Amino acid sequence: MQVSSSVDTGTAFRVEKTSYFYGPVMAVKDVYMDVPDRKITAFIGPSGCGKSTVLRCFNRLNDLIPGAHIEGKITYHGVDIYDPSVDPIELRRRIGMVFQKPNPFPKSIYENIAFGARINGYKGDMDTLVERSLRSAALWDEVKDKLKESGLSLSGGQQQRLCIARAIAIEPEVLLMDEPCSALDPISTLRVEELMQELKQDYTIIIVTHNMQQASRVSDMTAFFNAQATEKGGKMGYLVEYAPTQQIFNNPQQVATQDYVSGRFG
Ligand SMILES: Nc1ncnc2c1ncn2[C@@H]1O[C@H](COP(=O)(O)OP(=O)(O)OP(=O)(O)O)[C@@H](O)[C@H]1O
Repeated sequence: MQVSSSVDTGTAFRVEKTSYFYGPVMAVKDVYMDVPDRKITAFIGPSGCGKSTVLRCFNRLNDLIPGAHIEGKITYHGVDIYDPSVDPIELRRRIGMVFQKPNPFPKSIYENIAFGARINGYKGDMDTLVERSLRSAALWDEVKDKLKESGLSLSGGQQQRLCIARAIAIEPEVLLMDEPCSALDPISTLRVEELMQELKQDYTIIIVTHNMQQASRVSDMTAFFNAQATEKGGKMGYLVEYAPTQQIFNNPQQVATQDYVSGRFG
């Protein structure tokens, strides 16, 4: 994928008039947004408003769902990521993902990092990569003496940091995080939030979260999505307001945003 030099490097993704359909059902309508490079962007909103759907559009993970399709345009540093010339597997290598439930491989801590890197053709020194990735994910000190133990032997919070280390080991440019702390206790959540603050120096991060305090603590930009009832009795998501996080929480321009962030609905 070529990166156009004429594009403002401050923008990682540009989303234009993008809608997403599961079969004939439009799940999200007409999203426009510019996601900044090396910042944290949070997606908030009530259940079913399409936050995860939009998130998965950024690395084309939705491509794997039969009958689903996208309309509109998403560019990454000026390149249309849905252009036929873009290889979705290479795109997903550059745009990594961390899921809600920590999902380490049933392999050793070491292999959790080394496995994906090897598959992606990493030729450097594996011990160095494993250590560097675990350090970046703020896990090294806790696991350095038991790298041969199973990744599944770690606590939930450690497992999630292992998954972040695994994602980082492939040297992506972007980390998509779909409710990465919802299965974690408050202390592990804070560790992951601190980690995100460190990682944003090197990575563009987009996080879906149900936790508004988390969005206000960690993110630079916040997108508030909502859903409206459709004539057929379903729901259709849309982007209500997208602005710097301070503004969304302290001075939102839309009544619905104000109601949501003040806990009046959702
Ligand atoms: N694989 C799928 N097949 C069909 N419909 C889907 C699929 N995934 C999501 N949907 C529908 O798309 C809509 C948006 O779902 P999505 O998971 O993106 O919302 P969300 O805001 O992330 O919700 P939550 O906060 O509950 O995770 C919902 O109506 C959901 O039922």
